[in-house]
Amino acid sequence: MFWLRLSFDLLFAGSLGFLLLGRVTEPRTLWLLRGYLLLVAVAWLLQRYGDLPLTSKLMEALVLVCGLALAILLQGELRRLMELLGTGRLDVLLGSRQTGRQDSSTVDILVDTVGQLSKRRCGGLIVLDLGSDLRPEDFLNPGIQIDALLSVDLMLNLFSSETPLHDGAVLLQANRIASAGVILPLSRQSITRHGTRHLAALGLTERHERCLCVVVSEESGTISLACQGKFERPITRERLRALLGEALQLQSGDRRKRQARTLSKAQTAGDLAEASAKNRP
Ligand SMILES: Nc1ncnc2c1ncn2[C@@H]1O[C@H](COP(=O)(O)OP(=O)(O)OP(=O)(O)O)[C@@H](O)[C@H]1O
Repeated sequence: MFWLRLSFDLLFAGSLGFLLLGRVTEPRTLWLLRGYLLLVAVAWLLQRYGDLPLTSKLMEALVLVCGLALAILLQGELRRLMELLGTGRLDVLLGSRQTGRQDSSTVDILVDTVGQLSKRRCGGLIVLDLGSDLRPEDFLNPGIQIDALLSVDLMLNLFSSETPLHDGAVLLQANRIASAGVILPLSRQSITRHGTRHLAALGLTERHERCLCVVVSEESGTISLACQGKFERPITRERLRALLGEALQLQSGDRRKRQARTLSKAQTAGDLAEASAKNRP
């Protein structure tokens, strides 16, 4: 009976660990979690089988302190996990739900739109849903539903300052303009470094790893791409096309790991310097 219970215990704990680690895409977070799970396992073994009360107590304290540190470091991810549990979105937790797929025509239209917005110094914020679990309640205001075929003219019209929907973001899902005037949750990253349009792009991509945000600054015409709460900016149209093309390819196969790799590669000083030189008006 004891062995049966122990096997079940190990099986359930292993599955939980596998589920948790399988959902993490960022390498550093993965290392942190692996290290923490290893500590927990050692502490459990010591407590259960090692007759070493003082060492066990020390390990217990270490696990507690590391748990607190992790909770502080991963507060965004933990918040998202609790939101998903609270709203019953278990399919998302298991990684099965995928809507909003895009194809390469979306990239062409998007790059064209962004190029024109940048030239005209017209501010813009575009959310590209690559198959996430976005729901209206994920936004501060879901805006106005449009559900129209994606086109450059319509996009330029939506961002034109004379139109009522120009404030907020345009949401693209499944090659269509899903809605406009969407107000995104803001990031808590430094407000002194970014204005609210840029903070909104960071805020959404911090919470939804399968969303990208393209921002055009009204002030400078600069193009930025936000992914997983990080910016690559300033970038040229060509760079944007390459990054979006890569992101679309990642929709099939092992998307998330390669996406993180692409964007981290893109953050090399050389790339940024080259992009900023080309993008300078
Ligand atoms: N939470 C939000 N969600 C979507 N759009 C937002 C949000 N907050 C602000 N915006 C958009 O950003 C505009 C204000 O941009 P602001 O100048 O504050 O930011 P910025 O990042 O400095 O952008 P820019 O470089 O274009 O000036 C608003 O008019 C609105 O259209």
